[in-house]
Amino acid sequence: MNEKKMDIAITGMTCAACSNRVEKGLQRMEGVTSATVNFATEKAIVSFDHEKIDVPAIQEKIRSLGYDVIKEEADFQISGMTCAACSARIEKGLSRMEGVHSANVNLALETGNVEFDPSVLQPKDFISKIRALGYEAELKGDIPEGQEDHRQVEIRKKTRLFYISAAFSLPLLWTMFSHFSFTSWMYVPNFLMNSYVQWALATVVQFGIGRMFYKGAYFSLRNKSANMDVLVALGTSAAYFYSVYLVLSGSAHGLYFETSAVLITLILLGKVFEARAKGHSSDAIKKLMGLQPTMAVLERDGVAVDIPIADVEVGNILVIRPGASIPVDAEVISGTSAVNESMLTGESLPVDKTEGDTVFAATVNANGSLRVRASNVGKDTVLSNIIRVVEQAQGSKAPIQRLADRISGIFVPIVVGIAIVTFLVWYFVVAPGEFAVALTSTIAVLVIACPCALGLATPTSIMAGSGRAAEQGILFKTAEAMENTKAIDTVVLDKTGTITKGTPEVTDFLVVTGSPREQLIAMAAAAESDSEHPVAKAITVYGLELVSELPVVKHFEAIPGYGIKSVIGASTVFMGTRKLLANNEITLDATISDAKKLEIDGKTVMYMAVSGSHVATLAVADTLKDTSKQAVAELHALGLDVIMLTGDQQRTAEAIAKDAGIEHVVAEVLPDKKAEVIASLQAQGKRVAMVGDGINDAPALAVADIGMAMGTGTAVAMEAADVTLMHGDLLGVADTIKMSRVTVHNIKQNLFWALAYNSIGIPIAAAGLLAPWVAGAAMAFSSVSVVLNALRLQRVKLRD
Ligand SMILES: Nc1ncnc2c1ncn2[C@@H]1O[C@H](COP(=O)(O)OP(=O)(O)OP(=O)(O)O)[C@@H](O)[C@H]1O
Ligand SMILES: [Cu+]
Ligand SMILES: [Mg+2]
Repeated sequence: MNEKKMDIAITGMTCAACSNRVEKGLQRMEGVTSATVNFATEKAIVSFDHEKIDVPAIQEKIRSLGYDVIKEEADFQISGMTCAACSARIEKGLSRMEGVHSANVNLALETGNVEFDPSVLQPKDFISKIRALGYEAELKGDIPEGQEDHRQVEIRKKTRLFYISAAFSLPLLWTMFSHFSFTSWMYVPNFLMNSYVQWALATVVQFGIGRMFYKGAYFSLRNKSANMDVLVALGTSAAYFYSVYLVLSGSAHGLYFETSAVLITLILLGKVFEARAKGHSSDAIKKLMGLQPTMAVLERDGVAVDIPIADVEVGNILVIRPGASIPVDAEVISGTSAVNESMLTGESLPVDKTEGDTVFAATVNANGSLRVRASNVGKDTVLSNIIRVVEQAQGSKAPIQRLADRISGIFVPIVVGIAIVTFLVWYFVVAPGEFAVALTSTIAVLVIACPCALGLATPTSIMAGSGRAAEQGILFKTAEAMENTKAIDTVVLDKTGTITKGTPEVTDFLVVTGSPREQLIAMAAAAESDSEHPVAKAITVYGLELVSELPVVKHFEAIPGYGIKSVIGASTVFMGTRKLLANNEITLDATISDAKKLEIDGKTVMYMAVSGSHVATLAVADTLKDTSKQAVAELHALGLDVIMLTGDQQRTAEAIAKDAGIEHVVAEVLPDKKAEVIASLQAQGKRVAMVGDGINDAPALAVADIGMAMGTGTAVAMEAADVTLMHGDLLGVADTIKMSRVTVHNIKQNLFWALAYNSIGIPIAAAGLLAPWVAGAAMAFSSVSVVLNALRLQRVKLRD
């Protein structure tokens, strides 16, 4: 297949209707296999057959619909980077190109992402640029499946190089025994002591294996920057060429061939360990990807046939056998069973499924058998979305990383300066004329000062942490969200659907004496049948229990924050708050307007008016989610302020808040004012997390420092949020904050050790107390220890 995937950023969309239009328009184009347009991110993700259609045609289509394409994104896989100086350099090189909006290079993931103006540039321009900088790059979408594991190839290559390097270095290491008095009794074959043999062995390592360091150093210097390759090349070359000089001038003693060879070998060993450990930091994603079964059972003409999952189409009827993994997102059409959804939500209790329920790809069916109709396949499944979000988060940059990048960018030139000073001080002051002594200290300084651990510190923690969070049903959209969640001090919770289940039931339906109660209930149910609001559903369900057929609604209008207006037959029906009636100049009937008692019980009270007179008062009750109370207590225990934010009446809200253990309530807030409440809290200096599930929460989620959406809620809320809680329960809020705290703590540990290692190591090396090979081992160890520390995040347990 010649399918290509492309992200296209679009401007000018003002609402979800716009994005729908663009989506439809793109989907109808010949050659486009799928298109999704996201209003919140202002992005279209388009898959297309690039033999049938090209990118300019797609852009032209978007423009013809009245919107503008500003920039495109391209993702690269980059290999050959050794430290943060490399990634910083590529980033700089790319962002200086004309037409580039932004460039991001991730050292740990070995990926690059560029936002650019497609009228000026093409993805292949970036590849040539990256190659010119001395690295290898591939456009991500172009990598054939199965080859994705470039990392494994890289590890194998490095391991092989290490073995070769070790084979040539070990004989040289052996000769070291003759240097020290306490090991001089050991046998060392005579020919190994021959300086020409040593020279030969060292040459293989220096130029055969060490070529990669020279190459890296060359490209780095040519681009007027310096990375770890420069340090390694300088250090090992100094030892090597000094020894060559000694041999040529006839000396067979005091050679330093083993120093250069052993250094290169040790650095390689460090790289092997580092590459392996780094490979593990994306384990969580790999695990998720591996969960989807490869085959599905399709029901065709009443016969069950096995087909590859790629052939499943939306609308196909599939059979899910007991114990099987579910292949795609689907709606149950018959059968009942329990399904384990822990891989998506982190919740370990199986969820019961019957007709009408949705099941998700990669979840596991328990005992029953289900017949389902495929609703989302391929890249559209919830699983694919989770993977995409986690990958995006892992590829983004935490603010704290910019600091580390800046430090490592200026590190190398400074270190070279320190090394020169070290040499001069030793050679002219401490041990005048002792070239060898001065040289060893200088080499040790060059090697120990390598900032490779510093560059790995942040991204490896972010990768391991966000992967672990995803396993527990917490999806961070960006590394920035992961870092910033930690600083939250106030949590604002939406009421309906967030603290409560969001599935209210009608408890009271009081009518004016003498009016036909049943008929009014039927009217109310009909009037609400077009509304998406949870209370509307409750009223419709309540009505349908009583009568089988509802009157026809001629006209329907939702009045957000107040209620609805419907036209049934010749009458206009208003249903909603006391204010709604007041706004329409309808006076309340005194016999049924005393709502106080109902509200104190935590019930939501609504008023119904038909043809201008108040005829009924009804109440619905929603119950707390089972975990809400405990969750609020946990948030308090974490030292956070908890506030309930709702459009409901003050008294009702207070009653529910009391049940949940929340002391602050902001009630009767119109949907479009929720964001203002958040902003005013921020103006008081609070760092606010908003938790919500509804469309009306989306602006507040976007304004909040951290927006958290319930995975059970609306897609709009999830798009606006920084974090999605897949499980849809409030315990996830405390978990998210804890996860952020441990991750940031882990990053700080890493940065501390990386910096401490350099700043303690340099003076020790300058003082001549560190043999160069020990410095090499220490450097390798520092990178590996940083990665291993980050991997500890994969075992973080947030609750028992
Ligand atoms: N479809 C409807 N039918 C009747 N009343 C409605 C309807 N929609 C809203 N209302 C009334 O307007 C009030 C405010 O609604 P809004 O959607 O702003 O908040 P909410 O759902 O009560 O609470 P939350 O903000 O916690 O989600 C509701 O409490 C209800 O009394
Ligand atoms: Cu290094
Ligand atoms: Mg709500």
